[in-house]
Amino acid sequence: MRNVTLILDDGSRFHGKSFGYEKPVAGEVVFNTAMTGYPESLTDPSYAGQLMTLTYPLVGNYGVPPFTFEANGLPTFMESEKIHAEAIIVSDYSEKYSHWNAVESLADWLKREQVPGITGIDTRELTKVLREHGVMMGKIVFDDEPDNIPEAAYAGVNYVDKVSCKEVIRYNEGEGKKKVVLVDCGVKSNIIRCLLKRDVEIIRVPWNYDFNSLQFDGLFISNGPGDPDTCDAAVQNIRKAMQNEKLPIFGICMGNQLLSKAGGAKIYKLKYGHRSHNQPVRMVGTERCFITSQNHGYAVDNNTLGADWEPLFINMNDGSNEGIRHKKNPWFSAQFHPEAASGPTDTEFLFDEFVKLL
Ligand SMILES: NC(=O)CC[C@H](N)C(=O)O
Repeated sequence: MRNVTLILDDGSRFHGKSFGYEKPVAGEVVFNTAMTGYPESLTDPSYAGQLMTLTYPLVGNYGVPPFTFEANGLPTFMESEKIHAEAIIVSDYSEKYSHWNAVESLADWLKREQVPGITGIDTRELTKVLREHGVMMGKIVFDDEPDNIPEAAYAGVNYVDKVSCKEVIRYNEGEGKKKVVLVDCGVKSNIIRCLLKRDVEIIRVPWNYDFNSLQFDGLFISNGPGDPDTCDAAVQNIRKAMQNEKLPIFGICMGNQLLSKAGGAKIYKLKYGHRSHNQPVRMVGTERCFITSQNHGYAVDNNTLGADWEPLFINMNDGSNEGIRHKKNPWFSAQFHPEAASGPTDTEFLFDEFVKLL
């Protein structure tokens, strides 16, 4: 195992060992406090451009499931067709794995997909640094090589364009009861599975595709990586769709941010984001609290929601926006992940709410 150093933009250094693919890499260093779910998180397109730190210390002990695909083209166990995170940073990589569904080790998977993984890092200390300072750019360099890796950029880069589908993909064609246009900003497979389970036909379109001339019953806006302010083409198309006040619209994560922007609201960057399985959100106007799975670095500014909109969910830790709804029209969205994968499934009912509106 070669020695590596993680260098943060503020000069902090963390020394560890490489267990994945051996290449230097740079990106935004973020932390995720979930105890499980590395196959789902690594393949979540929303992690593009990021070095994913896991605070749970023991990682790799349940291996990696097979990368098989269903007849409709969706991966059976993963959230997309490949790893999207730039690297994974762990405290104690477990070389041995055991799980009924595992076919290989995390190290072998990372090597095959050419993604670095580093172990021996005090990820709790690293997380304290990120919590104090806020997320930072950083790089992983090999101690026996010159450090000549170019700086990476994150803010202002359109990562959605890198991960969105390039052409229209149809699911359940001619079979579902209702048709949903899904704007693919980097959609997780389980969102598509959750919709297909509810008997809808899906027309999955690239993030900047003008879908308004298609025939459909509802609009869904997906999760996706990076800065929502780089996705104006999607916002314009959503605005056009909103001319039909009866059209049901539902968005998740990036979808919450883009729907908010289409409604005139502003987005800001959180200090260190929400990435975990245990984020409590309260449904506004009720005493109901849900434990949710989250992965986002930006948030909607509640104070900028137009008069026709209101917050739908509020984060109980920091009071930030976790969803919006329109006061009259069937338009709503969640900042968290009702499809889970991984994490708690308590809010999957939001898909039922959307499908009922179609
Ligand atoms: N998972 C997502 O859709 C994340 C949305 C956006 N990229 C953010 O970090 O806030």
